[in-house]
Amino acid sequence: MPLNKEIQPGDNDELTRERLQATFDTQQMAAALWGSDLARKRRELAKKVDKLTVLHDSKDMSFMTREEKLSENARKVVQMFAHVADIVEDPSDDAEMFHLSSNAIGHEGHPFGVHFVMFIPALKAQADDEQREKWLMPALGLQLIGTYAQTELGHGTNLRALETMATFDKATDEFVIHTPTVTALKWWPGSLGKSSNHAVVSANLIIDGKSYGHHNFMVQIRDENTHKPLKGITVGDIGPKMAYNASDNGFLGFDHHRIPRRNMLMRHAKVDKNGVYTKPPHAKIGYSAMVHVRSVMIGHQGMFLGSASTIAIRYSLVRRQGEIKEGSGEVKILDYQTQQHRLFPQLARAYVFMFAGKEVRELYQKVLSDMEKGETTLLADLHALTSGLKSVVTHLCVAGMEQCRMACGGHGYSRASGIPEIWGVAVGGCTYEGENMVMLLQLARYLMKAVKETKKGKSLGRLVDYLLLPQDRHSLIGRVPQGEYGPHLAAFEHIARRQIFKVADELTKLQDKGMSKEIAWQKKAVELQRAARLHTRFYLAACFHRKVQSVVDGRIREALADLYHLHLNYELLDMVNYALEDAYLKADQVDFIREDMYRLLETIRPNAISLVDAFEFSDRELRSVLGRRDGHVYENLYKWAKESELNRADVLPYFDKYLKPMMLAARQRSNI
Ligand SMILES: CCCCC/C=C\C/C=C\C/C=C\C/C=C\C/C=C\CCC(=O)SCCNC(=O)CCNC(=O)[C@H](O)C(C)(C)COP(=O)(O)OP(=O)(O)OC[C@H]1O[C@@H](n2cnc3c(N)ncnc32)[C@H](O)[C@@H]1OP(=O)(O)O
Ligand SMILES: Cc1cc2nc3c(=O)[nH]c(=O)nc-3n(C[C@H](O)[C@H](O)[C@H](O)COP(=O)(O)OP(=O)(O)OC[C@H]3O[C@@H](n4cnc5c(N)ncnc54)[C@H](O)[C@@H]3O)c2cc1C
Repeated sequence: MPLNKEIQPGDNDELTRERLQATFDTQQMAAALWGSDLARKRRELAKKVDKLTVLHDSKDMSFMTREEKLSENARKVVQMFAHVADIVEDPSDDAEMFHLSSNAIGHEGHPFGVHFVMFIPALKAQADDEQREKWLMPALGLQLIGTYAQTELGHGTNLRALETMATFDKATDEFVIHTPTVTALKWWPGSLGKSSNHAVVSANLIIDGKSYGHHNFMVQIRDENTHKPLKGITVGDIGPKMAYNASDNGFLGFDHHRIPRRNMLMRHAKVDKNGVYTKPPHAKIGYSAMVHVRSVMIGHQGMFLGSASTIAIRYSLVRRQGEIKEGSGEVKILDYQTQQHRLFPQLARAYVFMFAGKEVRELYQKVLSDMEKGETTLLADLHALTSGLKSVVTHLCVAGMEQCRMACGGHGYSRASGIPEIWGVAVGGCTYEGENMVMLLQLARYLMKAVKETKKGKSLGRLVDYLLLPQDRHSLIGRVPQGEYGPHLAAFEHIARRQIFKVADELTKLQDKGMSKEIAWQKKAVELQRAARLHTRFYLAACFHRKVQSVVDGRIREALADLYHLHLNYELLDMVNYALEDAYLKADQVDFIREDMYRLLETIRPNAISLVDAFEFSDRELRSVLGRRDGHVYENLYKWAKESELNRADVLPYFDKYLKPMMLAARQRSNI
């Protein structure tokens, strides 16, 4: 019985031979990646989507206009909900729904994108019981379409500078929502432009002339039947973007638009009919929808990188180019060491990002249930962790996907590869839900507070316990038997701790010289974001370690350990300058790490296809000609190209309109 369950009759023989080399069972590896229950659900839902032709793309999205894309995905999302009970086991399970949507719709967006990822989470966390009854139930029942309208044309990061106003009118028991300037226009919210009829809107709460900062309000923006904007509301699409063009990200303005007082989300902060304001238990509790998205992004980004790795690795086993030994025939491009070095570390990252995504979701669920009881102690830890992971993971994902694209040569540049679209969606993640640099600085704030606690002999939280441990002066890498690579992990810890304390000391020195805290922070901001990155990379490596240790099946653990060890070597080399600065690592140890990394590339090579097959992306979900499971790439590339709208006629009108007259005139001139 082959251990790679992807083998099927009619497959490209090259890939079958590769798959027969697997040292582990791919379905068991899929269970380690997704969790066994979700892996099974993904497999089953993919089969059902395959059979339901109403959920299939009517043509490749690459050949569609934006309006066609919006219409196509609106059609598919409606069909998806119509059949949801037959396809998934639990429609209230976000993870299962995400995978259904990934198979049936893809990642270019659809009218319910922000509805499920932010609008509903905002209502769940911030609406009181009566408000949940009024909006959450209809939202879950698809009676309305919502978005999350926070960012403005003038401000996205600095939420304290948002200009939209919600002024309380005691006489009518209403809020007056108003956009005072062009920069106050809401700008960017997903599905706002043409699809949504409701929005959770962030606006400054003003009572009796006093501002209480921005709060969230439920605003109906379009008529439920005609879909026309309501009086006092201007709304539209912001235009085409790098990618994600089946989403109508929009703008929104209010001209003294009135809403009932009870449309402010009042689970935590409240305003009564006399205009008396009650503070929330935590100042940032209203930011919970953002924390939610940051927490789901980690695993999703891992999945995007997993998709790109699958495409590039499968293609690298079909593509032959050049000879290693003269006269012995062209080799598969994955047999080049450079190709392995380009791709396997990306594969390892995809794995660890998915593991980290699972851990962070568990912490989010805990914080959410604590918040339900008014308990907010872990919110700061969660904010710090999600801020760092969101930034590091999105950044490494897009860098990794770019390697995957280049590893596919010219065909990687074609949209047929599928990589440009996933890359375009993933790179948006560096910006949305908190610009990466800004979020790293949020984590840095937490780390600097942690240093202060450490100096008192205390720990700020579990994530920074390691700051209490003493620094070793020299690494043991290559000096003791490798075992479970303990000295490698210790090096991540050492590098992070050293940078965190170094920048904390530098800040103190600047302040001791009389510099204000804020200016000192600016002088050290680049070093601070480095500290945040290093802390997060240590967290990721430690997370990989926890995962490998938790696996019971010996073959799975061994294959995962190879990836983990590769990850440790590759990432350490990527940040080796930090370990050389204080001579923690010596030159011979760096060589040792390199040689071990090259050894691991060779060890991983026979399992490469099975490691990507274990993601179990269906061809429908992958939407890639290069990454096809059966490996029949060339004939399908040709078929795909023939679908191009430019091939609808042998001669297109622009030839007769522009080129032909120009050439005729040129010929005539040369005949004169
Ligand atoms: C059909 C079915 C499908 C089902 C689908 C299921 C899933 C799908 C999932 C995903 C889909 C995939 C792709 C999605 C595609 C598109 C994207 C979707 C959504 C994107 C939406 C957005 O972008 S919404 C807008 C997001 N905006 C931001 O993130 C703004 C960033 N800015 C901020 O967060 C803040 O302004 C700030 C944190 C930078 C600063 O805030 P400020 O209030 O000024 O606070 P400070 O003074 O700096 O700090 C004070 C203090 O507060 C702490 N703090 C800050 N934030 C938080 C927080 N969130 N929680 C806890 N604590 C916080 C901060 O650390 C300080 O603490 P100390 O004083 O102790 O240091
Ligand atoms: C695809 C996509 C979907 C989106 N969806 C939504 C949505 O559904 N709802 C919504 O409300 N918004 C949405 N947004 C908006 C998004 O959340 C913001 O664009 C994002 O938070 C960044 O804010 P900004 O655009 O104001 O960037 P800016 O803050 O202007 O950033 C520009 C540069 O300034 C730097 N910078 C800014 N502040 C600081 C600082 N304090 N310290 C150091 N550097 C700083 C940044 O690092 C960056 O380099 C979406 C954006 C995108 C791209």
